[in-house]
Amino acid sequence: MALRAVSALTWGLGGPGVGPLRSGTFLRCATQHRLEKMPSSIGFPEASRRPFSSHRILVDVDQSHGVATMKLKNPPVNSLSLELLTEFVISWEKLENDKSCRGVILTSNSPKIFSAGLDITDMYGKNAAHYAEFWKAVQEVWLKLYTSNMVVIAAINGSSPAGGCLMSLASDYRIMADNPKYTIGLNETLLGIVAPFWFKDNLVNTIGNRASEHALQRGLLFPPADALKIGLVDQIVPEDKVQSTALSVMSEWLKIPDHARQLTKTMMRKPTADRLLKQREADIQNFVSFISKDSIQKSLHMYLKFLKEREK
Ligand SMILES: CCCCCC/C=C\CC(=O)SCCNC(=O)CCNC(=O)[C@H](O)C(C)(C)COP(=O)(O)OP(=O)(O)OC[C@H]1O[C@@H](n2cnc3c(N)ncnc32)[C@H](O)[C@@H]1OP(=O)(O)O
Repeated sequence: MALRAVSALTWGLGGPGVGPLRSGTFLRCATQHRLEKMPSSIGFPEASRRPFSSHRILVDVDQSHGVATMKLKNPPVNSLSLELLTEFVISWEKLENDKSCRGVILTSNSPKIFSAGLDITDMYGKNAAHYAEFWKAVQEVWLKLYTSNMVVIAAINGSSPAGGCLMSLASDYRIMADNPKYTIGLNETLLGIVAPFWFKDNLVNTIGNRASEHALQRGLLFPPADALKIGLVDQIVPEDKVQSTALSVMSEWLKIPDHARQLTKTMMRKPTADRLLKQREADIQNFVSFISKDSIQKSLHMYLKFLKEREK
Protein backbone atom coordinates (compact mmCIF):
# COMPACT_ATOMS: atom_id res chain seq x y z
CA MET A 1 0.00 0.00 0.00
CA ALA A 2 2.78 2.36 1.02
CA LEU A 3 4.63 1.47 -2.17
CA ARG A 4 1.55 2.23 -4.20
CA ALA A 5 1.14 5.67 -2.73
CA VAL A 6 4.78 6.62 -3.12
CA SER A 7 5.06 5.08 -6.56
CA ALA A 8 1.95 6.67 -7.92
CA LEU A 9 3.20 10.06 -6.87
CA THR A 10 6.69 9.39 -8.11
CA TRP A 11 5.76 7.84 -11.40
CA GLY A 12 2.48 9.54 -12.22
CA LEU A 13 1.50 6.68 -14.44
CA GLY A 14 -1.57 6.32 -16.53
CA GLY A 15 -3.40 3.60 -18.32
CA PRO A 16 -6.74 2.54 -19.59
CA GLY A 17 -7.55 0.76 -16.39
CA VAL A 18 -6.68 3.74 -14.27
CA GLY A 19 -8.76 6.60 -15.45
CA PRO A 20 -8.24 9.77 -17.41
CA LEU A 21 -4.74 11.18 -17.48
CA ARG A 22 -3.97 14.83 -17.64
CA SER A 23 -0.67 16.39 -18.39
CA GLY A 24 0.30 18.78 -15.66
CA THR A 25 -1.97 17.15 -13.08
CA PHE A 26 -1.74 13.90 -11.22
CA LEU A 27 -1.03 11.38 -13.91
CA ARG A 28 -2.09 7.88 -13.28
CA CYS A 29 -1.12 7.12 -14.66
CA ALA A 30 4.52 6.16 -57.49
CA THR A 31 5.07 7.96 -59.69
CA GLN A 32 6.55 4.83 -58.29
CA HIS A 33 10.15 5.89 -58.56
CA ARG A 34 12.19 4.27 -55.88
CA LEU A 35 15.06 6.43 -54.83
CA GLU A 36 18.31 5.27 -53.38
CA LYS A 37 17.54 4.80 -49.74
CA MET A 38 18.78 7.36 -47.35
CA PRO A 39 21.91 5.88 -45.82
CA SER A 40 20.26 4.86 -42.63
CA SER A 41 21.07 1.58 -41.08
CA ILE A 42 24.37 -0.11 -40.79
CA GLY A 43 22.69 -3.45 -41.01
CA PHE A 44 20.94 -5.54 -38.46
CA PRO A 45 23.23 -7.82 -36.52
CA GLU A 46 23.27 -11.44 -37.56
CA ALA A 47 22.94 -12.42 -33.92
CA SER A 48 19.56 -10.69 -33.82
CA ARG A 49 18.26 -12.69 -36.74
CA ARG A 50 18.36 -15.80 -34.64
CA PRO A 51 15.05 -17.56 -34.30
CA PHE A 52 13.42 -16.91 -30.97
CA SER A 53 12.11 -19.89 -29.16
CA SER A 54 8.45 -18.89 -28.99
CA HIS A 55 7.85 -18.52 -32.76
CA ARG A 56 4.98 -16.18 -31.96
CA ILE A 57 4.02 -13.68 -34.60
CA LEU A 58 4.51 -10.31 -32.95
CA VAL A 59 3.99 -8.08 -35.98
CA ASP A 60 1.05 -8.79 -38.26
CA VAL A 61 1.44 -7.48 -41.81
CA ASP A 62 -1.47 -7.16 -44.16
CA GLN A 63 -0.94 -5.62 -47.57
CA SER A 64 -3.36 -4.50 -50.23
CA HIS A 65 -3.34 -1.90 -53.02
CA GLY A 66 0.17 -0.70 -52.27
CA VAL A 67 -0.49 -0.05 -48.58
CA ALA A 68 0.56 -2.33 -45.74
CA THR A 69 -0.95 -2.32 -42.28
CA MET A 70 1.50 -3.41 -39.62
CA LYS A 71 -0.08 -4.38 -36.33
CA LEU A 72 1.96 -4.78 -33.18
CA LYS A 73 0.77 -7.94 -31.49
CA ASN A 74 2.59 -8.60 -28.26
CA PRO A 75 0.03 -9.09 -25.49
CA PRO A 76 -0.74 -7.90 -22.92
CA VAL A 77 0.60 -4.39 -23.58
CA ASN A 78 2.53 -4.52 -26.86
CA SER A 79 5.83 -3.88 -25.14
CA LEU A 80 8.71 -3.49 -27.56
CA SER A 81 10.75 -6.54 -26.67
CA LEU A 82 13.97 -7.55 -28.41
CA GLU A 83 11.99 -10.30 -30.09
CA LEU A 84 9.34 -7.91 -31.40
CA LEU A 85 11.88 -5.32 -32.53
CA THR A 86 13.82 -7.98 -34.42
CA GLU A 87 10.71 -9.26 -36.16
CA PHE A 88 9.68 -5.69 -36.91
CA VAL A 89 12.94 -4.96 -38.73
CA ILE A 90 12.69 -8.12 -40.81
CA SER A 91 9.08 -7.34 -41.81
CA TRP A 92 10.02 -3.73 -42.51
CA GLU A 93 12.90 -4.68 -44.78
CA LYS A 94 10.55 -6.95 -46.76
CA LEU A 95 8.16 -4.05 -47.29
CA GLU A 96 10.96 -1.65 -48.23
CA ASN A 97 12.16 -4.15 -50.82
CA ASP A 98 8.69 -4.62 -52.26
CA LYS A 99 8.41 -1.98 -55.00
CA SER A 100 4.63 -2.20 -54.97
CA CYS A 101 4.39 -1.09 -51.32
CA ARG A 102 4.26 2.72 -51.03
CA GLY A 103 2.83 3.23 -47.59
CA VAL A 104 2.57 1.63 -44.16
CA ILE A 105 -0.02 2.14 -41.46
CA LEU A 106 1.46 1.34 -38.11
CA THR A 107 -1.07 0.29 -35.51
CA SER A 108 -1.79 -2.19 -32.74
CA ASN A 109 -3.70 -5.38 -32.47
CA SER A 110 -4.74 -4.47 -28.95
CA PRO A 111 -7.85 -2.34 -28.56
CA LYS A 112 -6.54 -0.10 -25.76
CA ILE A 113 -2.79 0.01 -26.06
CA PHE A 114 -0.77 1.11 -29.06
CA SER A 115 2.44 0.16 -27.27
CA ALA A 116 3.62 0.28 -23.64
CA GLY A 117 7.05 1.30 -24.92
CA LEU A 118 10.29 -0.56 -24.56
CA ASP A 119 10.02 -3.84 -22.75
CA ILE A 120 11.35 -3.02 -19.31
CA THR A 121 12.26 -6.66 -18.75
CA ASP A 122 14.81 -6.32 -21.58
CA MET A 123 16.44 -3.48 -19.64
CA TYR A 124 16.40 -5.13 -16.23
CA GLY A 125 18.50 -7.93 -14.76
CA LYS A 126 20.26 -8.84 -18.01
CA ASN A 127 23.92 -8.70 -19.00
CA ALA A 128 25.78 -6.04 -20.98
CA ALA A 129 25.68 -8.05 -24.22
CA HIS A 130 21.89 -8.27 -23.99
CA TYR A 131 21.53 -4.54 -23.30
CA ALA A 132 23.76 -3.77 -26.29
CA GLU A 133 21.80 -6.03 -28.62
CA PHE A 134 18.52 -4.62 -27.36
CA TRP A 135 19.60 -1.02 -27.79
CA LYS A 136 20.93 -1.66 -31.29
CA ALA A 137 17.52 -3.09 -32.19
CA VAL A 138 15.77 0.00 -30.76
CA GLN A 139 18.04 2.26 -32.83
CA GLU A 140 17.45 0.15 -35.92
CA VAL A 141 13.66 0.31 -35.68
CA TRP A 142 13.78 4.08 -35.25
CA LEU A 143 16.17 4.54 -38.17
CA LYS A 144 14.05 2.34 -40.41
CA LEU A 145 10.86 4.21 -39.56
CA TYR A 146 12.32 7.70 -39.54
CA THR A 147 14.17 7.40 -42.84
CA SER A 148 11.73 5.20 -44.73
CA ASN A 149 10.97 6.02 -48.35
CA MET A 150 7.44 4.80 -47.73
CA VAL A 151 4.71 7.00 -46.28
CA VAL A 152 4.36 5.98 -42.65
CA ILE A 153 1.16 6.77 -40.78
CA ALA A 154 0.72 5.92 -37.13
CA ALA A 155 -2.84 4.88 -36.28
CA ILE A 156 -2.57 5.24 -32.52
CA ASN A 157 -5.48 3.24 -31.20
CA GLY A 158 -4.52 3.33 -27.53
CA SER A 159 -1.96 4.48 -25.00
CA SER A 160 1.48 5.16 -26.35
CA PRO A 161 4.06 5.98 -23.69
CA ALA A 162 7.84 6.27 -24.18
CA GLY A 163 9.06 3.88 -26.90
CA GLY A 164 5.48 3.70 -28.23
CA CYS A 165 5.49 7.46 -28.58
CA LEU A 166 8.87 7.30 -30.31
CA MET A 167 7.53 4.93 -32.97
CA SER A 168 4.66 7.34 -33.56
CA LEU A 169 7.03 10.33 -33.70
CA ALA A 170 9.12 8.59 -36.35
CA SER A 171 6.06 8.30 -38.59
CA ASP A 172 5.06 10.97 -41.13
CA TYR A 173 1.58 11.53 -39.71
CA ARG A 174 -0.11 10.60 -36.44
CA ILE A 175 -3.80 9.88 -35.94
CA MET A 176 -4.91 9.12 -32.39
CA ALA A 177 -8.11 7.68 -30.97
CA ASP A 178 -9.98 10.44 -29.15
CA ASN A 179 -10.38 8.67 -25.83
CA PRO A 180 -9.25 10.64 -22.76
CA LYS A 181 -8.19 7.41 -21.09
CA TYR A 182 -5.33 7.07 -23.56
CA THR A 183 -2.12 9.01 -23.28
CA ILE A 184 1.00 9.60 -25.33
CA GLY A 185 4.36 11.07 -24.45
CA LEU A 186 7.98 10.49 -23.56
CA ASN A 187 7.68 9.69 -19.85
CA GLU A 188 11.21 8.33 -19.36
CA THR A 189 12.05 10.59 -16.43
CA LEU A 190 9.17 9.05 -14.48
CA LEU A 191 11.08 5.77 -14.56
CA GLY A 192 14.31 7.46 -13.49
CA ILE A 193 15.79 7.11 -16.98
CA VAL A 194 16.63 9.71 -19.58
CA ALA A 195 15.40 9.85 -23.18
CA PRO A 196 18.46 9.75 -25.43
CA PHE A 197 19.38 12.67 -27.70
CA TRP A 198 17.74 11.18 -30.78
CA PHE A 199 14.38 10.71 -29.01
CA LYS A 200 14.74 14.36 -27.98
CA ASP A 201 15.70 15.47 -31.52
CA ASN A 202 12.66 13.72 -32.99
CA LEU A 203 10.40 15.34 -30.39
CA VAL A 204 11.90 18.81 -30.88
CA ASN A 205 11.47 18.48 -34.66
CA THR A 206 7.82 17.68 -34.04
CA ILE A 207 6.62 19.98 -31.24
CA GLY A 208 9.43 22.53 -30.88
CA ASN A 209 12.06 23.22 -28.28
CA ARG A 210 10.12 24.79 -25.41
CA ALA A 211 7.30 22.25 -25.44
CA SER A 212 9.87 19.43 -25.61
CA GLU A 213 11.86 20.81 -22.71
CA HIS A 214 8.74 20.91 -20.58
CA ALA A 215 7.38 17.54 -21.70
CA LEU A 216 10.68 15.68 -21.38
CA GLN A 217 11.71 17.00 -17.99
CA ARG A 218 8.36 16.24 -16.45
CA GLY A 219 7.81 13.01 -18.36
CA LEU A 220 4.40 14.26 -19.41
CA LEU A 221 1.83 11.88 -20.82
CA PHE A 222 -0.78 13.78 -22.82
CA PRO A 223 -4.39 12.79 -23.42
CA PRO A 224 -5.34 13.06 -27.11
CA ALA A 225 -6.82 16.58 -27.02
CA ASP A 226 -3.70 17.98 -25.35
CA ALA A 227 -1.41 15.99 -27.65
CA LEU A 228 -3.22 17.57 -30.60
CA LYS A 229 -2.84 21.05 -29.13
CA ILE A 230 0.94 20.78 -28.91
CA GLY A 231 1.28 18.98 -32.25
CA LEU A 232 2.37 15.67 -30.80
CA VAL A 233 -0.39 14.11 -32.91
CA ASP A 234 -1.82 15.53 -36.13
CA GLN A 235 -5.43 14.45 -35.82
CA ILE A 236 -7.75 12.91 -33.26
CA VAL A 237 -10.76 10.89 -34.36
CA PRO A 238 -13.37 8.67 -32.71
CA GLU A 239 -11.96 5.34 -31.71
CA ASP A 240 -13.77 3.38 -34.43
CA LYS A 241 -12.52 5.73 -37.15
CA VAL A 242 -8.79 5.48 -36.59
CA GLN A 243 -8.06 2.89 -39.26
CA SER A 244 -10.45 4.31 -41.89
CA THR A 245 -9.03 7.81 -41.33
CA ALA A 246 -5.51 6.44 -41.68
CA LEU A 247 -6.46 4.88 -45.01
CA SER A 248 -8.00 8.06 -46.34
CA VAL A 249 -5.06 10.22 -45.16
CA MET A 250 -2.75 7.68 -46.80
CA SER A 251 -4.54 8.01 -50.11
CA GLU A 252 -4.00 11.80 -49.96
CA TRP A 253 -0.29 11.39 -49.25
CA LEU A 254 0.04 8.87 -52.07
CA LYS A 255 -1.22 11.45 -54.56
CA ILE A 256 2.13 13.21 -54.21
CA PRO A 257 4.76 11.91 -56.65
CA ASP A 258 6.98 9.55 -54.67
CA HIS A 259 10.31 10.95 -55.83
CA ALA A 260 9.43 14.52 -54.82
CA ARG A 261 8.00 13.50 -51.47
CA GLN A 262 10.92 11.19 -50.72
CA LEU A 263 13.56 13.81 -51.54
CA THR A 264 11.74 16.31 -49.38
CA LYS A 265 11.56 13.85 -46.51
CA THR A 266 15.26 13.15 -46.84
CA MET A 267 16.03 16.87 -46.84
CA MET A 268 14.02 17.31 -43.64
CA ARG A 269 15.12 14.21 -41.75
CA LYS A 270 18.62 13.22 -42.86
CA PRO A 271 20.53 15.55 -40.51
CA THR A 272 18.67 14.12 -37.51
CA ALA A 273 19.17 10.51 -38.60
CA ASP A 274 22.83 11.19 -39.38
CA ARG A 275 23.42 12.50 -35.87
CA LEU A 276 22.61 9.06 -34.51
CA LEU A 277 24.40 7.21 -37.30
CA LYS A 278 27.60 9.14 -36.58
CA GLN A 279 27.65 8.08 -32.96
CA ARG A 280 25.69 4.89 -33.01
CA GLU A 281 28.25 2.74 -31.23
CA ALA A 282 28.90 5.39 -28.58
CA ASP A 283 25.14 5.65 -28.01
CA ILE A 284 24.99 1.89 -27.43
CA GLN A 285 27.88 2.03 -24.98
CA ASN A 286 26.25 4.94 -23.19
CA PHE A 287 22.99 3.02 -22.89
CA VAL A 288 24.73 -0.10 -21.60
CA SER A 289 26.68 1.74 -18.97
CA PHE A 290 23.66 3.82 -17.86
CA ILE A 291 21.20 0.94 -17.67
CA SER A 292 23.70 -1.32 -15.87
CA LYS A 293 24.07 1.09 -12.95
CA ASP A 294 22.75 -0.27 -9.67
CA SER A 295 20.70 2.85 -9.05
CA ILE A 296 18.99 2.59 -12.47
CA GLN A 297 18.35 -1.12 -12.06
CA LYS A 298 16.80 -0.37 -8.68
CA SER A 299 14.51 2.27 -10.23
CA LEU A 300 13.41 -0.15 -12.95
CA HIS A 301 12.81 -2.86 -10.38
CA MET A 302 10.62 -0.52 -8.34
CA TYR A 303 8.75 0.62 -11.42
CA LEU A 304 8.02 -2.96 -12.55
CA LYS A 305 6.87 -3.77 -9.04
CA PHE A 306 4.66 -0.70 -9.06
CA LEU A 307 3.12 -1.71 -12.41
CA LYS A 308 2.31 -5.16 -11.07
CA GLU A 309 0.94 -4.03 -7.74
CA ARG A 310 -0.96 -0.87 -8.61
CA GLU A 311 -4.73 -0.83 -8.34
CA LYS A 312 -6.42 -1.35 -11.69
C1 LIG B 1 20.77 6.35 -21.74
C2 LIG B 1 19.55 5.61 -21.26
C3 LIG B 1 18.43 5.69 -22.18
C4 LIG B 1 17.22 4.92 -21.73
C5 LIG B 1 16.14 5.25 -22.65
C6 LIG B 1 14.96 4.37 -22.53
C7 LIG B 1 13.97 4.77 -23.48
C8 LIG B 1 12.67 4.41 -23.50
C9 LIG B 1 12.10 3.78 -22.34
C10 LIG B 1 10.81 3.06 -22.48
O1 LIG B 1 10.11 2.93 -23.45
S1 LIG B 1 10.54 2.38 -20.97
C11 LIG B 1 8.88 1.86 -21.00
C12 LIG B 1 8.02 2.98 -20.53
N1 LIG B 1 6.67 2.54 -20.49
C13 LIG B 1 5.84 2.87 -19.54
O2 LIG B 1 6.13 3.59 -18.62
C14 LIG B 1 4.47 2.26 -19.64
C15 LIG B 1 4.24 1.32 -18.50
N2 LIG B 1 2.97 0.66 -18.61
C16 LIG B 1 1.78 1.27 -18.44
O3 LIG B 1 1.67 2.44 -18.22
C17 LIG B 1 0.59 0.39 -18.52
O4 LIG B 1 1.01 -0.94 -18.45
C18 LIG B 1 -0.24 0.60 -19.81
C19 LIG B 1 0.61 0.48 -21.06
C20 LIG B 1 -0.90 1.97 -19.77
C21 LIG B 1 -1.33 -0.51 -19.83
O5 LIG B 1 -2.06 -0.53 -18.65
P1 LIG B 1 -2.95 -1.80 -18.27
O6 LIG B 1 -3.61 -1.49 -16.99
O7 LIG B 1 -3.78 -2.22 -19.42
O8 LIG B 1 -1.89 -2.99 -18.12
P2 LIG B 1 -0.96 -3.29 -16.85
O9 LIG B 1 -1.72 -4.14 -15.90
O10 LIG B 1 -0.34 -2.04 -16.35
O11 LIG B 1 0.19 -4.14 -17.49
C22 LIG B 1 0.00 -5.52 -17.84
C23 LIG B 1 1.32 -6.25 -17.64
O12 LIG B 1 2.28 -5.69 -18.54
C24 LIG B 1 3.44 -5.26 -17.79
N3 LIG B 1 4.03 -4.09 -18.47
C25 LIG B 1 3.47 -2.91 -18.69
N4 LIG B 1 4.28 -2.11 -19.38
C26 LIG B 1 5.41 -2.81 -19.59
C27 LIG B 1 6.64 -2.53 -20.24
N5 LIG B 1 6.88 -1.34 -20.83
N6 LIG B 1 7.57 -3.47 -20.26
C28 LIG B 1 7.37 -4.68 -19.69
N7 LIG B 1 6.22 -5.01 -19.06
C29 LIG B 1 5.26 -4.09 -19.01
C30 LIG B 1 2.89 -4.94 -16.42
O13 LIG B 1 3.91 -5.00 -15.48
C31 LIG B 1 1.87 -6.04 -16.24
O14 LIG B 1 2.58 -7.21 -15.88
P3 LIG B 1 1.89 -8.35 -15.00
O15 LIG B 1 1.43 -7.70 -13.74
O16 LIG B 1 0.74 -8.88 -15.82
O17 LIG B 1 2.96 -9.35 -14.78
